[in-house]
Amino acid sequence: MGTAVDAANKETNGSLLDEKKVTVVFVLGGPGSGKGTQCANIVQHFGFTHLSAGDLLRAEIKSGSENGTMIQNMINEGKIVPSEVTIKLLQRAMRESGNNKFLIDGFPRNEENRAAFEAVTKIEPEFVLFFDCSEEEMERRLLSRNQGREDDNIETIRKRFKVFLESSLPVVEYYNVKGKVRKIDAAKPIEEVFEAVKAIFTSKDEKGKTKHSRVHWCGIL
Ligand SMILES: Nc1ncnc2c1ncn2[C@@H]1O[C@H](COP(=O)(O)OP(=O)(O)OP(=O)(O)O)[C@@H](O)[C@H]1O
Ligand SMILES: Nc1ccn([C@@H]2O[C@H](COP(=O)(O)O)[C@@H](O)[C@H]2O)c(=O)n1
Ligand SMILES: [Mg+2]
Repeated sequence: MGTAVDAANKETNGSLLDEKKVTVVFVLGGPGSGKGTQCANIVQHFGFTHLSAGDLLRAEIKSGSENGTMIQNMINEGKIVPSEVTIKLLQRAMRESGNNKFLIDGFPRNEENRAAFEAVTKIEPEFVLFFDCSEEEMERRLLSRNQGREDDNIETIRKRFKVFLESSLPVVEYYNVKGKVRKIDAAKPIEEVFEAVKAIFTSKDEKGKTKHSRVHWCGIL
């Protein structure tokens, strides 16, 4: 008899993910570092499906879900929503996409996210794209983003930065130790950042799976 994790894994992978090799790239970086902007470019050039955990959570609020109020409160405080909720949304989006190549943006955001995703899906990321940018630049970008996000106010932005430093950077370091982090200087103009991103997605090393060494950090610190 299977465990609850086996059952959840079966649900995640369903027919699509059982049959095909699934490629996952985690896209991490501080709030406003440009993850969503660059993911849109990667989708155009490399045929990935972009799944932003934050976008999925915001859509869940809009859908009138029973978790909506809890998610809204967490986002307004810059806190991390329990993994179970976010992973279910990611699982569903992966299944429904019909694709087998995913950019998972803004996830895993803490150790709980990371361990739960691995336990449930058994998926290891090919690599982690890490957008490195100073807090000053990220703050400037968020305050002029103008997309109507309730968490783009200075009070919540400061809370999001704190959570990023305390909970998300340790996850990046976890993958760094495994040689999986590809760090990008995200403070440059959008086009230049994308040139660096393209170089990673087209590199022979990536295709041939040459082992990468650890990167040395880090503009944010
Ligand atoms: N390299 C860049 N230079 C200047 N502005 C940028 C750059 N990349 C993104 N931006 C702008 O900064 C803002 C934040 O970018 P984006 O939404 O892609 O960040 P994000 O990392 O997804 O943020 P969040 O974590 O809050 O979702 C947007 O207004 C975007 O147009
Ligand atoms: N794994 C995640 C990702 C996001 N959140 C919550 O959503 C907020 C916005 O995320 P963005 O990536 O769109 O900036 C974030 O501050 C968290 O409150 C989450 O809980 N778990
Ligand atoms: Mg984003």
